[in-house]
Amino acid sequence: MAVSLDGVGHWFDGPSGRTQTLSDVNIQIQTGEFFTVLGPSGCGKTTLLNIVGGFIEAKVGDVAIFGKPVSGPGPDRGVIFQSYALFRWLSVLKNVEFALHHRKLPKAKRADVALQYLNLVGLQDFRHHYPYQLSGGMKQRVAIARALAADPKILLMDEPFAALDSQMRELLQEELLEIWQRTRKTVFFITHSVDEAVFLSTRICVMSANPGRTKALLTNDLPQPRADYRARTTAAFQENKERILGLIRDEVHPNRTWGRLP
Ligand SMILES: Nc1ncnc2c1ncn2[C@@H]1O[C@H](COP(=O)(O)OP(=O)(O)OP(=O)(O)O)[C@@H](O)[C@H]1O
Repeated sequence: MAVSLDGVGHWFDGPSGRTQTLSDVNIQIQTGEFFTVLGPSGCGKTTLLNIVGGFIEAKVGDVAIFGKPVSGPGPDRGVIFQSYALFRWLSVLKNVEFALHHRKLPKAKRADVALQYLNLVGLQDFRHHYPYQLSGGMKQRVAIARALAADPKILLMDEPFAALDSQMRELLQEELLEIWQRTRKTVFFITHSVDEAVFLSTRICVMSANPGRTKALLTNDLPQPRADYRARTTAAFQENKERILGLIRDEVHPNRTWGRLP
């Protein structure tokens, strides 16, 4: 079992009281799955990813990675954030090389290996550029190359494409699927986009809001490989999307009384 969350609960204590973010979250992710957590804004998705990443601790429940309780971040988990988080003072190549530090590679080999990962995301010709010289999509590709270069067993991705325009987002989704198909890393992916979840995932956890709970766990049975835009236009894609939209809508607008004209 790559990731195991058992009865996980979490809250923040602040000056205005306690905010319960997660309650009784139960998720088991097998090695090699592309697992997506989907839920409305504020339901605790990022908090959950931070718990799996070891950046914050669950207040109750058990969190284990490959059977071992999580006690902090580790090289078995690579994280990709929405905001790219590149080192702006390092070139593209050096950003990726940085991830190789903990791998026992001779120094002379690091540039070669980093270049191979840049090749994987199509950025080998930009290796001497600095982050400020790249578009948002290119920066996110560097972040993906850097995370993969560390060779983690699990990729944790927190809305990595949310800041990109829709065409770039779809392109990177396709690239990510191809990379996943080649490397078979376990992916723990966070999004609020139903389209993104259905296109990418093998399984989807729909979260309820306030506090976030595991509302439904769904197998996404769209045929593989599907790293092609035509996969988005099939009847099966629409059916899976509709099923999830129904579940999500109940969460976002359960008893909506606001937003209606008098
Ligand atoms: N450091 C913090 N202190 C207090 N409350 C926090 C803190 N971080 C997050 N929260 C609260 O916890 C709840 C869950 O936040 P979280 O960022 O995990 O949700 P999310 O589902 O990722 O949201 P979004 O999709 O909008 O990014 C929110 O109500 C948020 O206001």
